[in-house]
Amino acid sequence: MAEDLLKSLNSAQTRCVFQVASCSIIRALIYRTGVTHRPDFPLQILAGPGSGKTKVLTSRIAYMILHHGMDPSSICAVTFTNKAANEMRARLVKLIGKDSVNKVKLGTFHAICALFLRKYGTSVGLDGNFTICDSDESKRIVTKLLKPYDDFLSSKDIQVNAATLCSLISRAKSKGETPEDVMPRKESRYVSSKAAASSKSTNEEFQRVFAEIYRDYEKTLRKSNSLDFDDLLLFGVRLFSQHPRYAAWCQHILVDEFQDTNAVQYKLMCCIADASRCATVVGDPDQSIYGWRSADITNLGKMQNDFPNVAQIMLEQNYRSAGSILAMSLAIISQGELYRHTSRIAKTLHTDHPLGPLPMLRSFPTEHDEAAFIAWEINRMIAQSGGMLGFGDFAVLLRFNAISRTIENALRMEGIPNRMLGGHQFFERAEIKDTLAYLQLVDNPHFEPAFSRAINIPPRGIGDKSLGEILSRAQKLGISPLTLVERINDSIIPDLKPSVKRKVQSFVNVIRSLRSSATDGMEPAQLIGKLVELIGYQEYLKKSQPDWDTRWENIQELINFASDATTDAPNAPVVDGDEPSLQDTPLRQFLQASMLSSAGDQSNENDDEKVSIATCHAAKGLEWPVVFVPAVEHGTFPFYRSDDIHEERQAYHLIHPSALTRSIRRLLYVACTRAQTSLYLTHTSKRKVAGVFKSRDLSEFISKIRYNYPVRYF
Ligand SMILES: Nc1ncnc2c1ncn2[C@@H]1O[C@H](COP(=O)(O)OP(=O)(O)OP(=O)(O)O)[C@@H](O)[C@H]1O
Repeated sequence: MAEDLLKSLNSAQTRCVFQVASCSIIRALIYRTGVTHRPDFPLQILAGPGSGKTKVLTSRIAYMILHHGMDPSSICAVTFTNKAANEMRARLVKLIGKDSVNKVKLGTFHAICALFLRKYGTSVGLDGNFTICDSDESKRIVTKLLKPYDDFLSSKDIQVNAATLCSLISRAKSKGETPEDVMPRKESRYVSSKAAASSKSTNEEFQRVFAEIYRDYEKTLRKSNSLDFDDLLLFGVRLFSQHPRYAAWCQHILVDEFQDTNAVQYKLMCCIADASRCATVVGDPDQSIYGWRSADITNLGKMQNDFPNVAQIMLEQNYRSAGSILAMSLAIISQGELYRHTSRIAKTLHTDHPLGPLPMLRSFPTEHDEAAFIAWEINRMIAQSGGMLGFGDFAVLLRFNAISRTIENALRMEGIPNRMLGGHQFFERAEIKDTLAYLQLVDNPHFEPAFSRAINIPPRGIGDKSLGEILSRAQKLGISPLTLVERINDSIIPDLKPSVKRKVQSFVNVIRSLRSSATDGMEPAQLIGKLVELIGYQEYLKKSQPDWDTRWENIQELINFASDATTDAPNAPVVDGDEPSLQDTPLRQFLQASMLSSAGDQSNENDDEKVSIATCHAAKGLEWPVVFVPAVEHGTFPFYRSDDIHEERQAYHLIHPSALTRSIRRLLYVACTRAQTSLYLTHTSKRKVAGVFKSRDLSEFISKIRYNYPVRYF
């Protein structure tokens, strides 16, 4: 067997595994060490941008299987997004074949937890048919819970919205803090506004409200038999730590983008690696940009304590960018002060690519001039490239979404096709959520957010008031709202006033018909077809939505997704002596795949022919020949004003300003290192903020280095 494996290593696969592009033997050896380091020892690979991290990871997995004869089902590979998991899967198929790849536990931390919790969740008090509650649904729940506090909060001059509370809850969960833990005792640590910061007692009032909402949010989730994204990780940790036999299959865990793992994810990695103590992590501390999601850059140091004999290697060859882009990016990242907990790991970057055109830094009077220049320059470069460049080769990377409006306008005026990456995601679209809500209810009758959404779509005359009465009556009776309306429909429970019986009849019939089809084994794709027909969804869209045809196409796309999701689903191993708590149904697999589908997972045809506009966060892991980074100014890079309303920035307020500055410096570094051949940084001397023009200075990240490094300045 081992010989066979070695033989196959001598084939074309060997070349892939050991392929090194650099002519330098030393670099080749370092790369090779990353791949061939003994699989029974832990390893940290610190790799700069564009150094081929995915390639090293996939090659290492292939090497473990082909050379060391490891069982593919004993390997766990964790990626940051589903898109990255699919990319890794596709590359691995070429190296080790589809059958082996299907055995590898490959996916995001969330997907891996969901896989095991479905089967063995009862061991940690879960019902296996839980529904995954996405961030939009979490926000709806919190919005409802926040309402009763409105008067109290405004009387204390505390301004807080559901999005901020969701961020706070998520932060607390990612640190393992329960509602009781965040109840105020002595000194409050949670600050919501300037007014709150100025008064300790107001602070405590706010924290109490936060703790109560957090507690009620948890209750709502449990009652709805649902888990939010943070719960998936927390229950995963509980499952693997309390019942190590569920992780005993794991001989080696490999984690990509390790710099962006948070404390719970790190714990999860440790639990899964508990039996073998073998983990390979790949990451770049300089690209850690998710501090606001509680990513913990100190995990690298923790791993050195927790995994004895961990080796560390650095990949410093950059295969992506021209020399001058790398030089400038390095200058940005290495000028900074020391990191709070550890000093920056001295890591350099080099490339065999030529120096290329110098990065360009341009200043404009206003953002309109800046946007017009970007549009003009894109057209100019395409015209001059003689067909070498297309719109898809350009990206405009923004510090935050609000800047995009002016840029989009300018591109539109020049007739430049563009797309917003990570904007309104496919699974966040109303028509998709409507459809999923019905199917979620069929799978889990307790899931209240789905009930609240589906009951009046298409309109059945059940407004907010009637819905409120249904929900509160169901709560009093201790049953789900769906059960309540079914019983009212069947005259088991008396009707409400004004009567809802007639109004809910068609709804109950639809749910029952879908339920019976699902029980008979109807595939999700057919279930969706049946649903939209039963509720006359196309007619409803035609009547209510001007862009009904696009929305209807999205439903067709969902049907396509449904047919793929069920055939590709991986499986959790059967643990000896343990009966899985619940068999996965195709419907459940499909719903799970939909809920865990993350930003950038879906792409449309023709996307390659459009200029990409993206936040720097959404650009992580991507690359383009030409990159523009506008608004490189103080007030954007870095940014820490308190009067902005963007959710992400609100979350940033919870972080210490110097940590924030470092995090945003890394963000600019990530943006610059997305460029392959040309990089443009632009800034304006005035920018409109909340309707008022404010003067702007060049970002300190650039002003400090611009005379020492090669930059074209106009
Ligand atoms: N060994 C190699 N030889 C030649 N090109 C390579 C090699 N490895 C990777 N590349 C190319 O370099 C580019 C960067 O690779 P990749 O995106 O995997 O890097 P990365 O380490 O994930 O970068 P980042 O962290 O910045 O997202 C890609 O275009 C890839 O095809």
